[in-house]
Amino acid sequence: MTYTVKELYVTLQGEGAQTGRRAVFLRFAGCNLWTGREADRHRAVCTFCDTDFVGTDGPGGGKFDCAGLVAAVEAAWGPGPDHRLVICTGGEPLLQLDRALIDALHACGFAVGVETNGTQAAPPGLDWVCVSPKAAAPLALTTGDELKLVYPQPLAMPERFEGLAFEHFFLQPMDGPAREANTQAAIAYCLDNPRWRLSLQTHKLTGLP
Ligand SMILES: C[S@@+](CC[C@H](N)C(=O)[O-])C[C@H]1O[C@@H](n2cnc3c(N)ncnc32)[C@H](O)[C@@H]1O
Ligand SMILES: Nc1nc2[nH]cc(C(=O)O)c2c(=O)[nH]1
Ligand code: SF4
Ligand SMILES: [Mg+2]
Repeated sequence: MTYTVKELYVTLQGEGAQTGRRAVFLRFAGCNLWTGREADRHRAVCTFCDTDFVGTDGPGGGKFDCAGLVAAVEAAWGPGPDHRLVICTGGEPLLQLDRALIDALHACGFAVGVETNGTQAAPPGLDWVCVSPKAAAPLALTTGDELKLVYPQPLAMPERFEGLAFEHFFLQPMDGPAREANTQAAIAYCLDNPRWRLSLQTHKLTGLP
């Protein structure tokens, strides 16, 4: 299997229940809900994406086989053996992440997390699953560690998801021209509905990648 990677770097997890934790971010290229081209955004299934996931031209990006990708993740993390964490994102990581890569990362001491739109089944062995449903896309993955809903999406309001089998439920204000209003709306929802917690994209506040 050849993995197509947009970028690969160390940062702190900016979102959700693991916010602040050191991690290698492994951003796979490509997504099933948008081509990534601005010209196609208006007709995409997911229209609010904040990420460039096209190609392999980011820092640490490229085409890798399994051993090469694990070596790149290890080199990015550095020598310390403890608390190793790699977060697979994209684009849509579950279009590429497979059991062989998860097993090989585990063998090097990494816990493996994923940020997914939930349209694909997850391979076995993941240590942390964050599902972020998109209004116009059928949800295939209805269990996991955290459900992180970008808010507001009029056709995907929180009530639709709170019965699912997740440990944590987060609202993340939709970034874009209405970010401030969306943040206030998410705060108001969490104040009224204590099942839900606020997830701010803290890397955008601090300038981390
Ligand atoms: C770029 S996506 C990649 C992973 C996967 N495709 C997904 O959608 O979950 C990473 C995270 O950023 C969130 N996200 C994307 N665009 C956003 C925006 N404009 N505002 C807030 N969160 C956003 C996604 O919902 C997801 O939780
Ligand atoms: N620091 C940081 N934390 C993140 N958490 C989820 C991200 C993503 O794009 O999937 C992300 C990201 O892009 N940067
Ligand atoms: S599903 Fe994720 S990567 Fe794909 S367009 Fe939406 S936010 Fe971006
Ligand atoms: Mg991001």
